[in-house]
Amino acid sequence: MTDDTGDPAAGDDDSAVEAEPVSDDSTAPDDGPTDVPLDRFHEALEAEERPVATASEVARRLGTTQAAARDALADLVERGDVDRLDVESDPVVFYPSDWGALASRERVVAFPSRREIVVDRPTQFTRARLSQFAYLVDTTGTEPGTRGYLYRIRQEDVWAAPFEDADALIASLRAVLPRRADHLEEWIRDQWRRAHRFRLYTHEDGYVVLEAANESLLGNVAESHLEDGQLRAPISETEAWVNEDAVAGVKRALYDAGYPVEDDRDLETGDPVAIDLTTDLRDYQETWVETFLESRSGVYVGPPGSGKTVAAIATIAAVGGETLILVPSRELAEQWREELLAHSTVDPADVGLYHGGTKDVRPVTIATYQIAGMDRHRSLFDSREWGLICFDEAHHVTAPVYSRTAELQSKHRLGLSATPVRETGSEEEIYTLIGQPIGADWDALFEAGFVQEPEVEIRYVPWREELARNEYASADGRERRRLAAENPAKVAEVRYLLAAHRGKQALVFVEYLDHGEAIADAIGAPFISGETPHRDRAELFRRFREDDDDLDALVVSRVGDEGIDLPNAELAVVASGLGGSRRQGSQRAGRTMRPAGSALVYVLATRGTSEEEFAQRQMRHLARKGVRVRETNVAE
Ligand SMILES: Nc1ncnc2c1ncn2[C@@H]1O[C@H](COP(=O)(O)OP(=O)(O)OP(=O)(O)O)[C@@H](O)[C@H]1O
Repeated sequence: MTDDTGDPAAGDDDSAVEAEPVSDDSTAPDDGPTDVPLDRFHEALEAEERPVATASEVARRLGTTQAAARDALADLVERGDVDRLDVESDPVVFYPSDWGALASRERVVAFPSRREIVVDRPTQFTRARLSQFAYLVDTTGTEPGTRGYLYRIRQEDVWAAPFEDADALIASLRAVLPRRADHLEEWIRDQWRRAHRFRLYTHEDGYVVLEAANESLLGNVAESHLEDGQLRAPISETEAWVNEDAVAGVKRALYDAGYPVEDDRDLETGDPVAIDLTTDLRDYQETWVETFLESRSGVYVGPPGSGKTVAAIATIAAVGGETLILVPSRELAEQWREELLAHSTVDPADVGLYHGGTKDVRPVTIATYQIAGMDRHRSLFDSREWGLICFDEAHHVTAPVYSRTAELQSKHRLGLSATPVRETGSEEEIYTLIGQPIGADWDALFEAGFVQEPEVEIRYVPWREELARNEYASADGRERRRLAAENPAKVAEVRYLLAAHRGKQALVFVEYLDHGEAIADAIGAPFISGETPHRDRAELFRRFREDDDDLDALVVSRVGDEGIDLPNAELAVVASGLGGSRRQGSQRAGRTMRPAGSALVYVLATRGTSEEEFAQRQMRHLARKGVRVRETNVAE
């Protein structure tokens, strides 16, 4: 799969700063060193951009005579570090005995004026560093170890960078870049300054104060961007008393003006609730929780299955106050309850569910966004002293819930999302109303084996029936899209794939009901759609999860898409539904991104239709995350 952002290295930006191919060429050619360290030989190869080099190439790159290079190479060969290859009629070439060493060397190229950094074969250390102050735009290349990574530093990345001060951030930047980039450093310092110009804190008399770094900021910036009534009265030249109801509005307005506000208010912890974690956190989960506790708000961003729910339970235990958890569906509410009981000591009697089926408010209450957004259920928010509000699948927060969240600024706020905040389209709301993203590098999670990296294959399915093909050709618009989605040849393809992976737990996703029924009939599996009663859905998901039950395939319409925890799914076939968003694409793949079992995702697209492009676009999103994507043409 190819990328679509282009390769900046091929661009015409003459401001590129690149690592010197060969470090020491300060001396004119002389007899040179006969003792060439292996590193220098690697550098020569890199400069040649070839895996092998002749003695004269090495001499040129090292600035020595050919004779000296030949001697040095002979030494390296003797030591076993380098091998030589005699090719008839060609000069002898040399290559490192340890090819792996060559493949793992990273190269960093910076484009300071674009604030972009490209890294070839980055080490985990470099990636971890970069992920603190830059965001990964794209990865190119499909084989691990040969990937190029494109990072960009945006203002919000600097604002949210987890450093004590700008110097620490700059030190980290310098550790990654091959050379100083003064202009970029200056820009970063400026952004850092902006993010530390305004602060909210709680006055000892209990009210909220907005503090500006100087008098003119409070006068010019705050007053020109804030609405009447948001500030009650000045209390000094640099401080003003903030109307309690206007906290969210003030944060949002200043964020929009380019001045994110530091929020140091005392937050409510709520009435205490006895809950301890019983599962050991992984290192990265511990970091998430610590970062959250420092800022008392934030959004855990990690791939499906990376342990966000467990980290959230740890957070609930750490805050120790009554908690309201908001989720997108009833199924997820039930699942949350089970996870809470599985990973903590919470008393089952302290956990309540609040949704269309039951309305039970307890010290830890799990409610759906739908109910929480309804006016007549407003009381949910103030019926108890909540200390923490947790927003699961935070990209799903609805407008009415957001407006209520604005009123909940005095509580700890935690969001969970598998979709990077920047792609949700509600970045400002999430940032200002919930908190800043607290993230992990996806690749690092895959590499550490915490999340199984799925293998994705797009299969282009032909039309096998003349009738269907003709119907498609004469249709238009939505109808055309539906016909491509329902290509009858896909039914046989699903059957073939399931037979090819007999014994694996399989999920088949569909968009249209008729199509779902046809596939369910063909493979003899139940079909879960919006029409399936909640009780039956829950029962089928439970049976699918049970090891000893014989239910090993489910056909699922859109309802099955979000966050349903089916850890044992080993195979996913996306039979239709390609018109959806990228998010949907990654969520479907995510259903199989689980720690256990091999993970395979097949995406079916009817050949010669717009489905081809949809499939490619959706999967490109995953490819950017470093997931391998293959393409196959199914025979006519
Ligand atoms: N620290 C841990 N130790 C052992 N198992 C863990 C740990 N953290 C998570 N898990 C297990 O990994 C699986 C996925 O975890 P979890 O449900 O928290 O992920 P998630 O990121 O919330 O997923 P989703 O985005 O799909 O909701 C679960 O089966 C969970 O029990």
